[in-house]
Amino acid sequence: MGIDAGFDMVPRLSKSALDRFNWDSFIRRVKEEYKDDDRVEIKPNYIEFNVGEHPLLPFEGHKFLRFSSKISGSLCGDAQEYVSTVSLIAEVSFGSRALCWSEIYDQYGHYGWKEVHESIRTYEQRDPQERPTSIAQLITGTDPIADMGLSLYEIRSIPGKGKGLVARFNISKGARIIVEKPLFTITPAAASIESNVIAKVRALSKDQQRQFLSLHNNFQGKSIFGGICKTNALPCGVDAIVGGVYPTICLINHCCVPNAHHSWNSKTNSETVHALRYIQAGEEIMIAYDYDKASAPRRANLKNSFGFDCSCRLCSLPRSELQKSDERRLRIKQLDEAIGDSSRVMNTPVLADCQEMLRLLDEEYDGGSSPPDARLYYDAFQIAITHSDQARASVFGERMYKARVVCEGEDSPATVCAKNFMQHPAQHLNFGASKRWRTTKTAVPKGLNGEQFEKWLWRSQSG
Ligand SMILES: C[S@@+](CC[C@H](N)C(=O)[O-])C[C@H]1O[C@@H](n2cnc3c(N)ncnc32)[C@H](O)[C@@H]1O
Repeated sequence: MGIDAGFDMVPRLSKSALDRFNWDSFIRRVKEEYKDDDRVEIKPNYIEFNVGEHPLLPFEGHKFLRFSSKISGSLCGDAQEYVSTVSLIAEVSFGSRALCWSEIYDQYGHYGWKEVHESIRTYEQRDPQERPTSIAQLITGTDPIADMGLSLYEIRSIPGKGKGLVARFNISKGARIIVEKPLFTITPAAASIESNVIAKVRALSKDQQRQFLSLHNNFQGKSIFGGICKTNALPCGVDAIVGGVYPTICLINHCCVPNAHHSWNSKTNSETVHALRYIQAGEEIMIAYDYDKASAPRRANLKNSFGFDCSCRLCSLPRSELQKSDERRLRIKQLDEAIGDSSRVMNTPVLADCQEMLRLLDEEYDGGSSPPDARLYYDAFQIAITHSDQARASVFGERMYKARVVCEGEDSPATVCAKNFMQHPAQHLNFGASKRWRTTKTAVPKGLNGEQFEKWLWRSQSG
């Protein structure tokens, strides 16, 4: 208990040059104010005030939501003085955007404590350097390319691969690159009978027929229409039998470490493609036709199902490097199977397997591992909620939701479902199957640094 006071940044700062400039000026003023005060410590990524609850100011302003401390009680010392001075400097620097509040006057911060603590944990590690997607975005933080609805790609000829899609602008992680309805959908069994495909094509407009016939065919022979389907159809959802044929999405080439992800949105009956990481203007946009196998079975499947020998940057690595990737993918597969074993979830639940798998995915997919990350966070969520641990389940739910937003967008049914689990973990069917780790949703610990928080989250100490 005690009285809290401080200020929130509302709305939070963006990564734009203007916001960065203002935040850097604010940090300089704070440093100047406390340059002779040994209770104010300059750490590599933030300023720490060794008073009250040790409030922090990060050097990356877009991460910041709140500066506050308890200002009453025996342990607070003169925290109030520090909180008021820093809040005043913030008001001078940012005007009403720095929203000052004090519980003494029945005023409360704008943000919830959970998101505040989540933001504080990100201070520990600097973000990787991301280049802005345009000059305007650098200056204003908004994205005029997206706002004006300009196409993010162009169709170009790619050496050794036929046509492909290339980024016209820098594309940020999570951006929706394209959304498209299928020309038609068909099962592989139906597509193997030429007359079935011809009937589907006849039902299209003349323009659409031209689009279909201009698609690549890697299976030359008598069944031209079926060959085009086999070369191009993408499954309408994970494990779906039905595939869709698209005029533009079917021009996207494959890479075993893709920079984009395609997914079927069953609500809008369309296929979307999102950037899995920052994509530089001029870079080819590539998805994975086949995801997680080791190189030999993966290449065999690409040859058999799509009719080509993959020449992506992973498959072109020297043998020894490729072997490391194979070992990682094999271990990922083993862990995936172990994590999915329901008797193990009940009797010997081990979140450490999930944590190891996350680390391997990150190494293997170059930071573009959102689709498997989302599935893995769902596994971790299920382990936690099966044992009634609502606190950890809500954090895993939040991470699953964020990974889904990156690879499928806010409007995907899977993202909406993830958001619901994040907000209401106890609504999951498995909730309460065991009471072994019982916690409430509000038991997410506060005030831990990034490393301490991860240890708590993955139960690294208690096993
Ligand atoms: C769905 S189409 C992609 C668009 C195609 N490049 C075109 O010109 O229409 C699939 C075909 O593109 C080529 N392709 C895609 N990814 C490739 C890769 N990584 N290496 C070599 N060829 C690739 C293969 O011929 C494959 O059968």
